[in-house]
Amino acid sequence: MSRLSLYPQAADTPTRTLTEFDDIAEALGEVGVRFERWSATTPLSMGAGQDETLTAYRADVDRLMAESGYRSADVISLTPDHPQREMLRAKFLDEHTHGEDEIRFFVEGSGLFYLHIGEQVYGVLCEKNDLISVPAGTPHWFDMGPRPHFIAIRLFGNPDGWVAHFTQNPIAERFPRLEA
Ligand SMILES: CSCCC(=O)/C(O)=C/O
Ligand SMILES: [Fe+2]
Ligand code: NI
Repeated sequence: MSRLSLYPQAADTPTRTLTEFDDIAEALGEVGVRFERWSATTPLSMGAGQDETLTAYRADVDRLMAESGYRSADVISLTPDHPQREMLRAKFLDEHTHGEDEIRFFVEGSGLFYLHIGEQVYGVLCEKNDLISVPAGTPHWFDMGPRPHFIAIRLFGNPDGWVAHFTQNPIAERFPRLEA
């Protein structure tokens, strides 16, 4: 189940946790974060890669591109035994920003975003069917857990694809991580 936990930036214990989709979407919408429930019903093989996933979700990708103006899409697909899972987890766990909105559509599995907005930290557990768009310039990090399982479609306007600006703020170290 998708979940939003709200933390004061100085604390690692949430003051509020929301599990109803409408409540999550409303709370995130108030700070400019788009959170939608799409329909990821096309069966994919375990660890499906870019071609299989983009072919299966072509219509959704085309719709997203048309509305966002973004020009490219890729797929991040992690299985619990992925040989580079530790390196990839560490990379996304450092607080960073992007120069463009971060649009992600989870078509399998789950992962935990933390968004650092003003004095608050929003922990968003995204599940299959969830679409999230984090506004450009928003400091955030992402935890895939020690045994990741997710497939997410990523959209980019930047021709270089994923470009991150690390903030050097160690804030992420204080927040709960996925254990499994
Ligand atoms: C679910 S995609 C996670 C990796 C990524 O692209 C990113 O920018 C995390 O912040
Ligand atoms: Fe990011
Ligand atoms: Ni699965």
